[in-house]
Amino acid sequence: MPDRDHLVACLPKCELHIHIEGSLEPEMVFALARRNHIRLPWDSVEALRRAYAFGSLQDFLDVYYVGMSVLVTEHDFYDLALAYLRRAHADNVVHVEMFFDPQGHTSRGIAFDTVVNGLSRACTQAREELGIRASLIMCVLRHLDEADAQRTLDAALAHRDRIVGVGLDSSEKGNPPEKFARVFARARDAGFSLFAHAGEEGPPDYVWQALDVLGVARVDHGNRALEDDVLVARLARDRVPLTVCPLSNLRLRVVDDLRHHPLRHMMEKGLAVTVNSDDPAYFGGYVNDNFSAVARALDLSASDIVALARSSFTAAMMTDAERAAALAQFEAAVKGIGAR
Ligand code: HPA
Ligand SMILES: [Zn+2]
Repeated sequence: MPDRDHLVACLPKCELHIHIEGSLEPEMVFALARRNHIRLPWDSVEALRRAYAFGSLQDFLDVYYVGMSVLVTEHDFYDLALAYLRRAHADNVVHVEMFFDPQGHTSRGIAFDTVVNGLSRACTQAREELGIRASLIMCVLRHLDEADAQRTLDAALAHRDRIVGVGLDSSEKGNPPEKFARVFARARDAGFSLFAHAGEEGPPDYVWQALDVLGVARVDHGNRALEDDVLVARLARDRVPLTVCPLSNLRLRVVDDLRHHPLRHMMEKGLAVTVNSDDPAYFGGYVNDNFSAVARALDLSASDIVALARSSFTAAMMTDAERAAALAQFEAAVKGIGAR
């Protein structure tokens, strides 16, 4: 088989679980802090990197929300998204569904429009310059209350043409999906695609709620679904994609060692698994790094790696015609590499 990392690099792929604020590299944190005259609690890039020793999701989120406070102007959001899209393009990513956290910005007095204008301008430019397709998914911060989420959805409705979906992220434990049942019902009525983080730290019941109360099209992470055989059977039967993020799981101690990562079990149980980076600037790698690290740790074969990349196209929000064209290009690339 061709060298694993080479195969990973050559395969076209979609990235379906990336928080754009989580692509904010430490150097950019400091550059934007200077540009916007913002004081940071760290005195150097190295000190900030040292803060990236997380014991849990909450440890990470505490740093993540401070990091994103340097994003102020439309230009900042544009620079952030364009830098990520260029980096993703270098990893042979051809389609991105990009999460953003508007409440992390509106709570600091930044207008919703500023965020969306900057991000969507970068998406348009990347499409024109690089051919990479990117769309925006607004996430609701689950540690905040329902009223705040409803106001955020109101703001999103004014940008219905530039936001394709609504997701759910932030502190999972104690914030079950059902807390946002009415928000997601309204989002569904407005025509948004729906997603939720579930089963990263939270119990299988949260994955059930994401499916049956919120009605999501994909589950983000979903690791703990494996604790419930009936749930696994349901996810497999309905081909509900899981957007798995190996390096995130390692850095947030969802797994203690990548060799114990459940990805292989997920595949063996017939789950529709995809590989993603989550917050690449914080977790030590972009999407290809995630593929390579988990493939090495679990000794995945070339055909496993190809299947995972193929699955990103099946799980993506595309029209049937777009998916057929993207999959045809994917299979041609596979043939060209000589892998199956
Ligand atoms: O991995 C995550 N989980 C929950 N919320 C998040 N917000 C950014 N990344 C994450
Ligand atoms: Zn995430």
